[in-house]
Amino acid sequence: MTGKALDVRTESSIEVFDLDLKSGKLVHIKSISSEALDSPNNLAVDKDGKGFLVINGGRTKLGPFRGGPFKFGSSSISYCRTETGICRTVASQGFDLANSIAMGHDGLAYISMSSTGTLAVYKMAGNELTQIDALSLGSALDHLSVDARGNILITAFTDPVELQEASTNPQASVTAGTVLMVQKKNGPSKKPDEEQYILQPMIEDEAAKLMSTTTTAVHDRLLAFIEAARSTEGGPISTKFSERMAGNLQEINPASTAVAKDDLVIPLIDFGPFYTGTPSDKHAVALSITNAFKTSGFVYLKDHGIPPSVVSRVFASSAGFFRRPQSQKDGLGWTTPQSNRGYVAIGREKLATLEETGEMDVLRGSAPDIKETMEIGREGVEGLPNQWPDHLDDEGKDFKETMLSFFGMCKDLHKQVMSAIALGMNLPEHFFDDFVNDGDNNLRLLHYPPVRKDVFKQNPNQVRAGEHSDYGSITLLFQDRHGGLQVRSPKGTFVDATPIPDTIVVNAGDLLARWSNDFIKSTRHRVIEPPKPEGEYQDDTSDSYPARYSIAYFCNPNNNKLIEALPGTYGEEINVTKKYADITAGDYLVQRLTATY
Ligand SMILES: O=C(O)CCC(=O)C(=O)O
Ligand SMILES: [Fe+2]
Repeated sequence: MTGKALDVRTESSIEVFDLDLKSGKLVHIKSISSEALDSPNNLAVDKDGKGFLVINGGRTKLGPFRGGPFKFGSSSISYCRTETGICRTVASQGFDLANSIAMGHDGLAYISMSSTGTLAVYKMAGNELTQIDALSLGSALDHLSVDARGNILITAFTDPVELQEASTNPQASVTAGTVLMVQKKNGPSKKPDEEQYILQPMIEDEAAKLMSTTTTAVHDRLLAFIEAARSTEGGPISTKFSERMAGNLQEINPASTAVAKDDLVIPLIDFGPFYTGTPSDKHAVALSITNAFKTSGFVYLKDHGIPPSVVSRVFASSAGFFRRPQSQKDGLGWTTPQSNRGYVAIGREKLATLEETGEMDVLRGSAPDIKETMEIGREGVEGLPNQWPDHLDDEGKDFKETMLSFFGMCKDLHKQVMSAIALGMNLPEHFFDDFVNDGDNNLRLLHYPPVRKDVFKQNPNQVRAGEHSDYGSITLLFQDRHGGLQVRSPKGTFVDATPIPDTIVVNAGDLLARWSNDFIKSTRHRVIEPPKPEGEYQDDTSDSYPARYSIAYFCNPNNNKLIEALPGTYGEEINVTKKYADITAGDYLVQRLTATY
């Protein structure tokens, strides 16, 4: 700012400034005044950056009715060109207290009407601005902003009486604010009779605790927060809301903390509301999961829909399988990475990180993973049969049945979690459905046999399962009560991911990280001996650690699907480039598995 009073006519001028990036100052360029400007109150700049649409406030900003209740004033819209300074009225009918205008990425103008709660959509055609759509949102609407994906954010007030009071006596009253997001549905799948817009409440604050009289909200999609600004007596206040908080601020908080150490935070998320809650509950769950995936890459899920009795049965069946004579298990042996099915004896697989895979043989010799596993793939794939023990005995038949049914339940849960991720990444809820419907997943039963404690003492590199990241989209991990799983923190330390009854640990895999252009993190983890139970000494007398069982369900996109960076994770708008070449899910996984065995 120049600091000098400008010679402008406040009632009907637009001041054009240039932001000088070097000095960080606004430099006044010119003043535009025109008959077509009448108490302008909000504007939106054109795509070419040189023209703009202005809402004319109809003189409510000045004179005796200034600041009064919203009874006066009709509005019109003008269009001005900055180069010429020429403005003309482009629409003058149908604006019921037009309050804010924003230019969408689709080139359409969005206008909020505060009195009727309408979001109107306009198109510039020739010299006229024509209304092409109107959405009735039901609340008094304030400012609009457009986020990087083209979604429209609207601050709104749900209680008109409160709002009226707040406008006449702002110091003494509060009025609950909300932030709504309007997403446009596009793409070829759009049916003509379908609603074209999706409305999602982003933040609700019915008690008016956090967002009283909030008037402006901007969405930083990249950093996943919404910034809301309000004006109060002491001046403007701006608050950042984590997207995690979106939804209903007071009533539901789907996340609590399961692990927090060395900057590693893993939330415990109640997935129930995703199935049964309101759209806003669902959205809140989606954002909690996606936020966790963007930071630690891990969550614990409770109320995930797979009954505890089913999980117990699968654990029992798994233990029964591993009790079989070695010769029986060897007869069902794992053969190739392409198949990735069958029994893997102790020492065969050595989990390792991407960088280490070249030295696999050296690693395997020094400290093989102390575990045996049974790998079960999608049933019924030609040429790739599962290695069932059903020909051996009844227990073998039961094992097959139990595992097949469990496989299906996990497949469904995969789809649900991917829907949550889609919502959380601002994609249509069913975006991933066609990517995961085949169920090219892998159910891995793990058995870590009892180990003498001195094995770990003598070899500091000894682990039950080496440090690694998972390969696919997500992993659903069921743990028994013996701990040992550790997740790598941003500080490089390993933090215990202690078992929590009736929860699943869900973590993102390398392919999902790649798919999300690394917005989602695939975090390394490992399994070591169980941690010392706090305050318990009885175990200390034993010279070995007890067996541990776990079940990992590795979810993958369909083998034949091409994995290319997800919409919204790259592009000029967010100034991020695509980091990885496209690859089919199947090729990626075989490549990774080949390096491991
Ligand atoms: O057994 C566990 O808890 C983890 C196993 C694991 O991370 C894996 O097999 O990828
Ligand atoms: Fe893993």
